[in-house]
Amino acid sequence: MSQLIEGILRYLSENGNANTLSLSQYFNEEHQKIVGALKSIQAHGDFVIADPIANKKIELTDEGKLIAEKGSHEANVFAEIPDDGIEQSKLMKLPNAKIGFSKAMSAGWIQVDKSCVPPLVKKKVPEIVDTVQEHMNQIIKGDILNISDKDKQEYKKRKLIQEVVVKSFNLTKGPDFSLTLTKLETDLTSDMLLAGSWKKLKFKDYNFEALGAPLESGYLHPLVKVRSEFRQIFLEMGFSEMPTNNYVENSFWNFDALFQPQQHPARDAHDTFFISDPKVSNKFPMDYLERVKKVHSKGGYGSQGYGYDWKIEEAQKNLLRTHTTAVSARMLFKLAQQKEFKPIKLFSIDKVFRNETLDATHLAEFHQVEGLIADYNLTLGDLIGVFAEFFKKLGITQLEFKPAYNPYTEPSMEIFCFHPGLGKWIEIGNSGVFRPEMLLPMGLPEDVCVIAWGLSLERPTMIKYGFNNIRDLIGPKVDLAMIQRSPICRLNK
Ligand SMILES: N[C@@H](Cc1ccccc1)C(=O)O
Repeated sequence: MSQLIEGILRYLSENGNANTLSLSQYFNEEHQKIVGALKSIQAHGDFVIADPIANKKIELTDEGKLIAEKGSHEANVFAEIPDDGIEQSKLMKLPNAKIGFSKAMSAGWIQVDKSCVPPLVKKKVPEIVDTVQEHMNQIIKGDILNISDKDKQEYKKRKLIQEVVVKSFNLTKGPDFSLTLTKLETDLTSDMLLAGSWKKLKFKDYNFEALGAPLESGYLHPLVKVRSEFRQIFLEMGFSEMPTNNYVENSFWNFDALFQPQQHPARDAHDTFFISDPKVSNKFPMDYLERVKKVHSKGGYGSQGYGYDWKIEEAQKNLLRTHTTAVSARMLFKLAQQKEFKPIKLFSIDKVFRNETLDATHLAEFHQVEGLIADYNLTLGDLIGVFAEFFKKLGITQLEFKPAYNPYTEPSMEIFCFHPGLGKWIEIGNSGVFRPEMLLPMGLPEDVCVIAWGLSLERPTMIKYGFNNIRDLIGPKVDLAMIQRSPICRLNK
């Protein structure tokens, strides 16, 4: 670069003026490099005056370049014809024969002899001059003075040439002109200030166009991003959000209200985290609690119940909620206490806790996405219909269901979706119609049905962001840079 800079300055000093395009030919360097050197010179002060000018230039297209090298299509057609002629169909096998044939015909180079069967294409003149090829080669050299405007028009029409605008600079000496550039200072030091040398030194200009260092800012975790996607879908579908701000729940709302018998293995410390302090809850709606006790132990509402000795002590035990269905139970009970039943659609997305064996896909805490619709006479068909709409909004259109079992739903279905990226069916959730043994003790009208479903938030997030190990997504081993790298939007496969 510094050689080029000196060269340009020397050229200017000897010739008084220059144009960057001719300098590019003179130094046999790309024009872009000459312009780069000019910018460096300008950064050092008013060494040169550069006036920008725009020149139109003719350039060959790829087809034009091919002709420059191999000859025009019409010349190639001509060259292919033997003295005693050739069948037209054979001639037409040449590349670009169609255009070549018609141009050679109109140039009067060839003719079709129809007296032969089949007719033959024959030469009409002994030899030709391939002016098109000559012109193409002249254009490459920039020597276009003897190409007529009519020919240029024709080449443009044939898409052999194109006009481009080339920006260049006319250079003349500036007020600070000299043959060498002084080094510009970039820092003002205390030494310069003390010695006063700063007065004589030249400082580099600020570059206000320079991109600054990227700003430090917060980044959203992938789980948060997928959560807001789910939330948006629920809101679009007219659902309201349930208050889920209680990680600590008691067994009554987490299990008993959901008709989950007290001996159920999920209620074991192997599966559930129980709280030691405070160990128990004491405030319950007692008449409802009595009805729950009755439906478990003796039955009712058309059910036989489980026929065991239901104990309040078991229901009082505090725990970290194992599902947000505990919140759904609280909300449905509240709904049943209103004077008049009104259909409702509710959702929540929040943390739940299970005493799981930790592995690549399981953690002891995860997020549950829960939805429910309470209305008159809902059926399994409604549930499937809601899923179709809900998952379509997530870009999932292939769904399948498998009968399942939950103590609180009947019928129950596991939800599977086909994942085209992974090429297989994967389980994404669990669902069902809440049992009368759960809803009627709450006091909901008999003909009200509640359809509900639950998904994990982590699973779809891992699929969308391509994580195989849940510990890379959440928990103490997470690489913080992963959060910065995670795109704001993804293209779903
Ligand atoms: N609570 C269930 C999900 C679910 C919610 C509502 C109805 C049916 C199932 C679970 O934890 O897997």
